[in-house]
Amino acid sequence: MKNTAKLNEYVKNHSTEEDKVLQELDRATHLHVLRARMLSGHEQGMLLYLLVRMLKPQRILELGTYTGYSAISMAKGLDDGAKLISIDKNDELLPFAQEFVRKAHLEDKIELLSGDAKNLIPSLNDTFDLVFLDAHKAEYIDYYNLVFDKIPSGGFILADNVLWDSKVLEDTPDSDAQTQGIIAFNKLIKKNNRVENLILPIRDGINIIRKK
Ligand SMILES: C[S@@+](CC[C@H](N)C(=O)[O-])C[C@H]1O[C@@H](n2cnc3c(N)ncnc32)[C@H](O)[C@@H]1O
Repeated sequence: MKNTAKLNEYVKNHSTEEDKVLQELDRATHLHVLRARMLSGHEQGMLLYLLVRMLKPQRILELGTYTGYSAISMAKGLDDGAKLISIDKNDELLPFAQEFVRKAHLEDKIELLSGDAKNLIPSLNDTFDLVFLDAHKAEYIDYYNLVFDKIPSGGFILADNVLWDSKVLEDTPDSDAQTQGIIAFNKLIKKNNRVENLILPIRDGINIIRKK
């Protein structure tokens, strides 16, 4: 695309500004937490928020809370009475994420669970209209298989980082486990006729998957 930098600036200047609490969360994550580039950020957070406003899910499941940016972005869009459960296995991040959930006044909408998603998902009794996959890339197929029966027909999975810094183009036997995991996941979705999907090339790629 021509003028990519200018167009990105134009898009930014003609889209809704980042919420103040999310701005503070982004800054605090970059100052105090390792691997801050994992945070979704404004463009993706806004997309998640708007998708929640469109789809009006009653229950959202997020795998990979990190410092809470995507959880807060999605929960901001939920109707009264609707809820989001977010799981992360790094319990050191829990107090940090919890503080920002409080600052965003979303304690009644967000439940943060600490533990390995692969162990916790089977114990969740709810069904989920929307599932956001954003934990370990080598485990996407495991998460997908564990959540599939908990999603009603017409429900959605959003899988983040499915272009994996363009490494999906390097489909070689010695690519690392996360790259192989993403490549295998995208192939599985493409050939699974129980879903329909589109990979949106926003940020690191989001696979939008609808269960038929
Ligand atoms: C990319 S970050 C999530 C970013 C977050 N969704 C955001 O937008 O700010 C991935 C997170 O997944 C967590 N994680 C990795 N494997 C996991 C697993 N098996 N179960 C639960 N959490 C896991 C990591 O601890 C890390 O915090």
